[in-house]
Amino acid sequence: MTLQAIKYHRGQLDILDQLLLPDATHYLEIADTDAAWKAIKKMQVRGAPAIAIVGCLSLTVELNQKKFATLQELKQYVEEKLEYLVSARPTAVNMADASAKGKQMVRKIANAGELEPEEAKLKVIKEFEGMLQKDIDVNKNIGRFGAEHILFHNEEKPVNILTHCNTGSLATAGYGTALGVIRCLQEHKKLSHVYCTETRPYNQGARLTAYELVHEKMDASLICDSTAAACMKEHKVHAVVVGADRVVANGDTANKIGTYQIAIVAKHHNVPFYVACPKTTFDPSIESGKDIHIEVRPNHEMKSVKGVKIAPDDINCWNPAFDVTPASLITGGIITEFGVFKPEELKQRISELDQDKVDVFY
Ligand SMILES: CSC[C@H]1O[C@H](OP(=O)(O)O)[C@H](O)[C@@H]1O
Repeated sequence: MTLQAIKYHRGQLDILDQLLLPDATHYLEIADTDAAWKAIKKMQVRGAPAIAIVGCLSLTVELNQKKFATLQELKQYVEEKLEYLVSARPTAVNMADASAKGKQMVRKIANAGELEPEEAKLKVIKEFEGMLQKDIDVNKNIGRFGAEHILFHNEEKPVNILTHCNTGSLATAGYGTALGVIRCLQEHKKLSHVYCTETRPYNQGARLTAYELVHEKMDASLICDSTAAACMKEHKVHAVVVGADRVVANGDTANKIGTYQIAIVAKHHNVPFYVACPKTTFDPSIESGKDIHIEVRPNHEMKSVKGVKIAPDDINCWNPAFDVTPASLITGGIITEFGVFKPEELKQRISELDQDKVDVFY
């Protein structure tokens, strides 16, 4: 059984408190959107898709307990709460994407005027609940397309993969994006070894990815972020696969800090560099990576690890949570649930998708 970041049934939402991993497994009840906002801000739950899912499900918990006199009252409440949830963390686009689609959905229901408020509320709740299974289905397609592409372009099998940060079951509703590609390779006995970076300063790789890999008995080595170059020099790395927080129109990609330098090293060593993400991480409204808002996290998150000080109090820090990898360094391609695309073709290929088949909401 893979690890579950999110546990939900109607009226009840619990998240695995990822700040306590790997030492303790503790589920935290999320009773409303305020609790979700705080948990997302503190990174008790993190990962672009998981943030959107927890945000929206926290709203369903709230809606489940409320009565609305009119459809317009329901619409206004949903719109306001979705906008509030987007403000928790700025770089990952998935919550903003879910907010835009959720507002479109509730407006359509309210403007149709065909349902009583309670019926409309239930319809909205069900739409948000659909995100859980949809995310898992999407991730399995990402895994399959990514694994196929990597194997097609590699004579040698099984393959060694390097990954950064955490993009697995702890960053999504399950299976994962980049880690979903790794899971798919493992399922088909085509994975030899995983190198996962510790991913300072929050240590998603050491605390979360290593935890997932050990949990599923995959052959893996944890490396320091500073070891990525030596790893590609000294060991055969067939591909680098990372996640994404926001892919923009020209294919530039914001992802966990440290991704950019790994992409540079991969280019130097002729190792194909892949980004794996769902369509909901694509933001065509931003032309290039220079316009992506990069979240800067508090200094104290750099200066201590689980309460143990590793730097003097008075040292200044610069602690961006993400960096931007230019499309030119994404040499393997962008792996989506619809296939693997060159960064420069992504916008066009996504726009060509039969929108009837791509759910309006999720
Ligand atoms: C599928 S998770 C995508 C993305 O989110 C992570 O950031 P954070 O841990 O700060 O939420 C990381 O950048 C992953 O690649």
